[in-house]
Amino acid sequence: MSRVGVLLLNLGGPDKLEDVGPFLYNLFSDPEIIRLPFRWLQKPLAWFIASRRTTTSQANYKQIGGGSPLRRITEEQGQALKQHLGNLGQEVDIYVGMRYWHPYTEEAIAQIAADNIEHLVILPLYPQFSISTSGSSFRLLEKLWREKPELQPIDYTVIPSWYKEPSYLQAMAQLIAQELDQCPNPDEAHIFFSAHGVPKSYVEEAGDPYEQEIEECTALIMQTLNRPNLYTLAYQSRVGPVEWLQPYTEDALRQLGAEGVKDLVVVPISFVSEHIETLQEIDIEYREIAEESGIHNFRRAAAPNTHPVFIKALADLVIDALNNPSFKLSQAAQMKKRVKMYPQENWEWGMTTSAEVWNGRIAMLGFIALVIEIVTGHGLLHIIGLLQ
Ligand SMILES: C=CC1=C(C)c2cc3[nH]c(cc4nc(cc5[nH]c(cc1n2)c(C)c5CCC(=O)O)C(CCC(=O)O)=C4C)c(C)c3C=C
Ligand SMILES: [Fe+2]
Ligand SMILES: [Fe+2]
Repeated sequence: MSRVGVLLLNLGGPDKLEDVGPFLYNLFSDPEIIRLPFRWLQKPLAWFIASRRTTTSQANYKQIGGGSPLRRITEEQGQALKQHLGNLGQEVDIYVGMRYWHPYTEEAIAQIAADNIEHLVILPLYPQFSISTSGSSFRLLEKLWREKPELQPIDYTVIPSWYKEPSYLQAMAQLIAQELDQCPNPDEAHIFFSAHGVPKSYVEEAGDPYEQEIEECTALIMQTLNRPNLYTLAYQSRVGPVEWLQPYTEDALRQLGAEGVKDLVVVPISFVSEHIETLQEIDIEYREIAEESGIHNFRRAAAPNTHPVFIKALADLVIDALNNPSFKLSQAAQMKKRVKMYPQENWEWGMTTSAEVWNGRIAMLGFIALVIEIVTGHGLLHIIGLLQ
């Protein structure tokens, strides 16, 4: 029998407080996260932003027990998936490949090659595609495939995004219903989908399908839930001074509070595991904003984690991928015609809004600001909020 592997992709998170700085450095070094017209500026700027953000970020990780639970939960999801597939008669080896922390994607790939895996399903643990998440991991895998001859014999297939998967929608609907049913008038509670944000330019200029997939996913979950509740979609976790997808979660919460909403069920929609942005940002920061705005009953639907219906969704995706013609990394990375991944010959966007000339100007400004801040400890980037 041929050896089948499933590679679960995720972002990764610091296991302990000392890891926060190097984890942030890895994240900000990724051109799919911060786009600059000069590659030589990437690493110094990554180091600079990471070192300025480390203290704030560490304080947040401290509030959730001193590290990210992402690795543990992803490994548990892998174990549950292996067992579910085994019960269906499909033996698989599971590998976890994180983008910015251990176990790194490179480590997972080395193990896959060493284990002589013949068929591989590449499954990002992001239901919706974004250049900054699945796209970045696919880009890295594409590079590894180009560089490593030992990977050539592996017959792989990629699942680019899977937010329409019926069992995923069922799992989300069940998790939401559980919270609604704890409210005094379940049909009157407001459902608040909080998606992870991305800079608006990713969508408008680079053609990231993320916003459209999030909107469609929200509508499908509401359809599956089949309840009369009103709902809102907003975007959380903005970093830096440029415009991100709107409305921002904090503004939408204040607006709902002003409109008299008292019972709210928040649904994290871009994540399938608990992590800092659910446990700290939603449960602590956004709860505080909501309560200040008059929303007294603030509840949150749990992330799917190892919910059995969610694990069934992952298993269904793997079985389908093994049965259907393979989808290659190059196709996944350039799924939509307009999607621009970095590096590209004529890419036009970055932390700015449009043409290359503006990228050049802003980068130059950024560089000057960087030098000023290194020398003085104060400066433009700090003032405009890029560095916290
Ligand atoms: C600066 C730009 C960022 C973009 C764009 C972005 C997109 C994005 N991220 C996730 C999911 C996760 N992000 C996580 C951590 C994290 N992300 C950013 C920045 C961007 N993310 C930072 C700076 C951090 C570190 C935490 C912090 O300091 O705020 C994580 C890991 C969380 C953990 O448990 O450690 C996840 C997961 C999505 C889904 C997304 C776009 C769709
Ligand atoms: Fe993020
Ligand atoms: Fe974030």
